[in-house]
Amino acid sequence: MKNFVLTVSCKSTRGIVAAISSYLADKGCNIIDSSQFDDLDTGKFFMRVSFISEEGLSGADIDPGFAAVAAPFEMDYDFHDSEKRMKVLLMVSRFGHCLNDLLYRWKIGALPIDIVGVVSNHFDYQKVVVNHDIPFHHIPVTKANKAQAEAHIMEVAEQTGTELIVLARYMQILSDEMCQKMSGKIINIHHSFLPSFKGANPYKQAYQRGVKLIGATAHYVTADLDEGPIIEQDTARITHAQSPDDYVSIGRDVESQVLARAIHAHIHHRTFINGNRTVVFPASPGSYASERMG
Ligand SMILES: Nc1nc2c(c(=O)[nH]1)N[C@@H](CN(C=O)c1ccc(C(=O)N[C@@H](CCC(=O)O)C(=O)O)cc1)CN2
Repeated sequence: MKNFVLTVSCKSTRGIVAAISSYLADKGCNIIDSSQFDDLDTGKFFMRVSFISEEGLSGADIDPGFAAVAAPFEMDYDFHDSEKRMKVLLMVSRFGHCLNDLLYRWKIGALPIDIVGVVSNHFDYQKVVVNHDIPFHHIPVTKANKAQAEAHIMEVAEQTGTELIVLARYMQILSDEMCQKMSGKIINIHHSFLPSFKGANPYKQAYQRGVKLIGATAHYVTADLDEGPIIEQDTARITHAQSPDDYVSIGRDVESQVLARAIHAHIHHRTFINGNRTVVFPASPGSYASERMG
């Protein structure tokens, strides 16, 4: 039986859950997991429903009739086939720990995505990418060629049908145009516990501040540098005796875990951008299972 996910957002009002659950039941679908959130500050409602069709219906059978349910509530909604892998373009500069971690998770099936390519402004990771039979695109960036380089990146994204771009320690600021065009479809890992220490060299900033915790933040990318809606964060303890280089070493695992959790949430349609915040629903049972143990 096929598994689908329905994502809904709309103005909060009475009867939404009843309308959705009745429609799915009438279509012979069984709800196996459901999450909802009512933002009392904004009056917005968010819902994620995971369901199976007990009559073997396809998305094409289920989706069209829902329009009549959605219209009175002015719902923004999407039906997602849980088996369909999201096309993801990874981007990296000189620090490859997040890239390597993502490649490993993808290889053992823990991150069920279709990696359509890796873009880098350096050659450091060309071999490891090619060894995974993934296309590698070297797109060097200078102050003089930023616009052309970004046009090349967007060309790769369009030609591959990219649905999500992941900045896995890609250290170039993206243009407002690209952020707008790919709004909600670019995730960055920032190596600090935002909003502390935005921009370049956050570990150096943290050292100079004398912090006792360092952290990592995965967020959607917007034109406002490192201010996009936060998806996932975590921290690690450090001491007075450690240096910024120690922070880099300690931070690697935190950054990799935080980014992987954020991508897992996004590809399973558990994230909803809510102004400058992100609603992140819990994982459905079984969604962390690896297709094969590495
Ligand atoms: N439009 C956005 N672009 C990027 C964001 C973002 O939130 N909005 N996040 C950054 C990632 N980042 C920190 O996590 C970051 C990367 C790079 C820089 C920076 O100053 N880069 C310089 C060039 C540095 C170099 O060549 O080594 C620059 O682009 O001029 C700051 C923060 C990714 N992009």
